[in-house]
Amino acid sequence: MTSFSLFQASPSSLVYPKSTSFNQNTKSNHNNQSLLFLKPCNSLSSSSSSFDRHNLLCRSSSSDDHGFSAKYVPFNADPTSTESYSLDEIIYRSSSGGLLDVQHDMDALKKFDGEYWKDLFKKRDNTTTWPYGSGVWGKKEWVLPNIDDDHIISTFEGKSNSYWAERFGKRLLGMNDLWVKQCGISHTGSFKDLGMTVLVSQVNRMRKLNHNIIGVGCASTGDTSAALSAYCAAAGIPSFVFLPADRVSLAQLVQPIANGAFVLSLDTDFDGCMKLIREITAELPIYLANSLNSLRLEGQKTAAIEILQQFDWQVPDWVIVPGGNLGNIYAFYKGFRMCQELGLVDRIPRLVCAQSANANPLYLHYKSGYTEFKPVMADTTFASAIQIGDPVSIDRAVYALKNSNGIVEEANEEELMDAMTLADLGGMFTCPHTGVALAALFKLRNKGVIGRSDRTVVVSTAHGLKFAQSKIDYHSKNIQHMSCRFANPPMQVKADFGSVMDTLKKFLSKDRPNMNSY
Ligand SMILES: Cc1ncc(COP(=O)(O)O)c(C=O)c1O
Ligand SMILES: N[C@@H](CCOP(=O)(O)O)C(=O)O
Repeated sequence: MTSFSLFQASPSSLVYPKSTSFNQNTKSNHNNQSLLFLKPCNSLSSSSSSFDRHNLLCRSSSSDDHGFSAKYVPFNADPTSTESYSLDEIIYRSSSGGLLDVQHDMDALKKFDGEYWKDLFKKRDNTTTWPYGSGVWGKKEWVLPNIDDDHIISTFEGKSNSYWAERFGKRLLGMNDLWVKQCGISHTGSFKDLGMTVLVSQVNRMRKLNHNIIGVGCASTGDTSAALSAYCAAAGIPSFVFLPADRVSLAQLVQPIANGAFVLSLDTDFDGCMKLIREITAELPIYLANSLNSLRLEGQKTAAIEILQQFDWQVPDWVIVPGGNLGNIYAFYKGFRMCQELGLVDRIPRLVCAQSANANPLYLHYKSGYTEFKPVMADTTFASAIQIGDPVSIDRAVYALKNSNGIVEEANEEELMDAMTLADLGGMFTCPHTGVALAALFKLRNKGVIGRSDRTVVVSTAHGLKFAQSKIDYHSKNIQHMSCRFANPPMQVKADFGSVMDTLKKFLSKDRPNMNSY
């Protein structure tokens, strides 16, 4: 981080006036109430037959009319527990110090059948009505049912493509049903936008309710900080970002700087930053934005719902997610399970959490049969955003894996960089974390765990452009102890016709290790 020094603004200069001009996807578009909520016909026990799909545009009502609600409860609590907290409270831990979870009133949601929800989500897919065109807020009743639309801070995030990796899958893995969910093709270039819209919207609401919140803070390996600072800047809320010095990419570092966050570059690793932000947020009225805060996962879970929607509600066999702080693997589990509970699908996929071998506490825990969890000191990895040794959501991850018949796999540096490069050579532009997930897929295919016709979704978590330096290093064969066997370095050629012709003829006459060979 030392090579990039910029003047840093003081926190007081970070509050911007709220934007007043909106495009067509705006909050001013309130007259079109049709997509707010759709009443079932006659009774609340709507069956698909009693639901008039032709009349979607004529009827509406609000979430509150239906008694939808959500609250914090202790994560995986004993069924007899009555402990719960309002989402308007500032609380990150249960009374016993455990994790929290957002619990929805499932009985209220169940008054509407699976077909009803499918229709509603589909109807909202292409709307410009604020905020329902967002992939997250299109599922508002399942996310934050009681927030005012006017309090929502959204970039119309979500709805990322599920890319059919046809050539990559067929040629390299013998698979014909391999998909990459492109969560990194997003406002700030990672899946964190999905959770951050929820968290920052709730903070916006709480500030309007006069809670004493002077800003929002996070520890980050580079993606949470980018999302937090962007959504806070959009809302006019100060953001505070703790980054491990020299451990995030330049592209990630510049994101919160550009968005006006107060950036602290700390001489420690992510786990050290996480410890500090927890201590600081306990002392100062700065709201904690890491996934320890279960609000974030409510947004992130919508990626799972989207996957099902994109397959016309056919359930994939496998979903592979790279894991670091381990909130996301649980968010996927939660999204899938909610779809099952509410009758949209009849089963959930098996989950795979993929870790870098240099930062693999969950993998070791899995290998030990989930006996006592031991944090590790995470080593440097090209998958720098998951260089995490003491994940805050370890309990959530174990729960998700146990309840989805899940697996944990790991990938070393060469495996993850080769996998990332091969995916790129097949037309993608993946980040190293997606490389970890793809390398896990290679291993599970080789072991015969994942079958050739299993429908498999690899979750791509960040945009490859954030990690361009790792690709440059690889293609320049500039990485110690790595053969970089799929490198495709540019040729230096004299700028005259003869030299260019000679070079091309030579290239065309030999077996060449470029993408067409793989
Ligand atoms: C690009 C990227 N991929 C994967 C992850 C892992 O997500 P989680 O921390 O929720 O396990 C992170 C952050 O940790 C990330 O930034
Ligand atoms: N990769 C993350 C690490 C922190 O994860 P979080 O989901 O708990 O915020 C990052 O980009 O900071």
